[in-house]
Amino acid sequence: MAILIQLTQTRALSFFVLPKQLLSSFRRHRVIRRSMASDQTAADTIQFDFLVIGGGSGGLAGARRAAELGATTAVIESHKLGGTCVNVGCVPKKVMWNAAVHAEYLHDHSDYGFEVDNIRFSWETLKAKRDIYVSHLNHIYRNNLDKAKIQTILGHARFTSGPQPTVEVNGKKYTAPHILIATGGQPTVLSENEVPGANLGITSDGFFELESLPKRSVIVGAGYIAVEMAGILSTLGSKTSLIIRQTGVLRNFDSFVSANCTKELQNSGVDLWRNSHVKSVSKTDKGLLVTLATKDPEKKNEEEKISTIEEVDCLLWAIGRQPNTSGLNIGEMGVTTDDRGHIVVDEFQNTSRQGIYAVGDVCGKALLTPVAIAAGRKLAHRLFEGKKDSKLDYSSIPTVVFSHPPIGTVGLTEEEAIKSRGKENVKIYKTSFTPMYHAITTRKSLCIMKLVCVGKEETVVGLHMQGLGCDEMLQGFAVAIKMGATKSHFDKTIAIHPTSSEEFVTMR
Ligand SMILES: Cc1cc2nc3c(=O)[nH]c(=O)nc-3n(C[C@H](O)[C@H](O)[C@H](O)COP(=O)(O)OP(=O)(O)OC[C@H]3O[C@@H](n4cnc5c(N)ncnc54)[C@H](O)[C@@H]3O)c2cc1C
Ligand SMILES: NC(=O)c1ccc[n+]([C@@H]2O[C@H](COP(=O)([O-])OP(=O)(O)OC[C@H]3O[C@@H](n4cnc5c(N)ncnc54)[C@H](OP(=O)(O)O)[C@@H]3O)[C@@H](O)[C@H]2O)c1
Ligand SMILES: N[C@@H](CCC(=O)N[C@@H](CS)C(=O)NCC(=O)O)C(=O)O
Repeated sequence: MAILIQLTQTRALSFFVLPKQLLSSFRRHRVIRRSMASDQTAADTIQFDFLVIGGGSGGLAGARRAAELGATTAVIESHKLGGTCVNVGCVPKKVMWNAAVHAEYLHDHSDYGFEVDNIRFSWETLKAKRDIYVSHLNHIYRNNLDKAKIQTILGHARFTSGPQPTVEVNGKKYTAPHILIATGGQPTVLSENEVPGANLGITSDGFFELESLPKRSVIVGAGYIAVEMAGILSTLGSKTSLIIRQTGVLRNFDSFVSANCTKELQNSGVDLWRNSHVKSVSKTDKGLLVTLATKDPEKKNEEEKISTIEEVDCLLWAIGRQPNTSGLNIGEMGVTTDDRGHIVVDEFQNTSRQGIYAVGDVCGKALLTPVAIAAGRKLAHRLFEGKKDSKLDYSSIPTVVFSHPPIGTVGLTEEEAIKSRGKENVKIYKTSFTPMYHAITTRKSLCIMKLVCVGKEETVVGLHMQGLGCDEMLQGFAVAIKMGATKSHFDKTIAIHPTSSEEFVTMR
């Protein structure tokens, strides 16, 4: 006999069959869970096996896996289930990026023989449909918790003082032998002292509230969010300026990618201000007036050049994120944080206080949804399945920047490989070409690819690319790299023609 469990996921409904031997343990756990979750201790503190603070990617994934393994579990969420990714991150961003890709391809329609006169774009329609999709996901996540018999507690969690770690939400107290902090982060904002008028700007959270396409946008920052949002706004038709402190964007990426992405932003019409920072922002009757200072650090004796950008209707700060730790009262619990407020954890996600763990953005390492999810699940297996070695391997994490065209990268950059292995042990293969998609289009974009190999075997330790389709190309290569693929494995693989990815297996 077998039971069919239905898991509602965001992209598809997936089914799996639970074998007979697991079925009895599954039923037993459900019964224990119901009785324990309703238990109140003498001190009126509600007791669980696992208490999760934060219903975002890491918290939800950890809670669901723990519940599957039989733990009585509760998730505390102060805002919206799904966290950053679902509400103000990956999901609505990808919808906007998809829209921008449509806009890009419109330029190529006539080259491919399509008449495309009188095409109109409605930001309002796009936003309305995107918001409906996001609320649908909020409901799915709530249903998933209910189905897994995980208690959802809505409200802001705060640790109370006392010997036993206890969390207070709306005047009620909750405790567990295992408490997970997965409270994520929020956009960094500058103070009025740092930049007068800074609060006239918005952050990525505000981007998702925009009711219409800004005519004139200014974005400050040089990381993932600045690059993605500059690309989306510019491609959809907003005149966009990007203000960066140094000479290129994505400086932590391989220099090949960083340089190419900086060039592609300019090619696609983004007005790039290098070596610049915002001095002040003020309101005029025509919008915002952004005052900038520019100074080339190489020219030490030159004065700062002051410029202004006028009639700005969207100033967006994308200068990093900070952890949501300040309201938790974790200092009193003996949970150590670093100088930026991130929770310090060991490789098993243990904090400095026994029984309290942390995963995801709040730890400040690899701020990506799949990382938070994987860390939450690994922890659940360690705590509730007795897998004492269960921990996340943070090496070779693949990541995509949804720029135009997209970037895919995994493993060591050339610079990191040389630093750690020595120049003589590093071999680089690289290529750049115009993808065949552009064979008959007036608009062009480049595809660049690099393999970073080390040692006599030429083990591939890094793979970096930017070009059409690179977003969907990366995952498979990341598997190969995790398996220890060498350049000769790449060479032995027959190419798929005509694609861009075939260039990775024919590089010389
Ligand atoms: C604009 C943008 C685009 C992004 N795009 C991508 C992408 O394409 N791919 C990718 O992999 N990653 C992307 N990310 C990063 C990704 O969203 C995060 O890495 C991920 O959401 C982190 O998950 P988390 O569980 O650590 O935190 P979160 O998802 O932020 O969840 C934390 C939750 O805790 C709640 N909370 C906080 N404090 C408390 C409290 N005291 N009590 C109760 N609840 C509390 C919050 O309300 C929130 O719901 C993007 C991020 C942004 C901002
Ligand atoms: N596609 C994805 O997976 C995706 C998408 C979005 C976000 N995310 C995640 O979310 C994280 C946060 O994104 P983010 O773009 O906010 O941060 P980020 O990637 O860390 O980049 C922020 C950049 O802004 C610049 N900066 C910092 N302070 C500044 C200041 N005061 N003035 C001007 N520029 C300043 C810095 O670049 P310089 O030092 O070069 O000036 C810094 O690297 C990312 O690191 C990523 O992990 C992922
Ligand atoms: N494919 C993913 C699930 C999809 C996903 O990443 N969903 C995001 C939000 S759209 C998330 O935060 N999921 C938390 C969860 O699935 O528990 C997985 O099973 O690991």
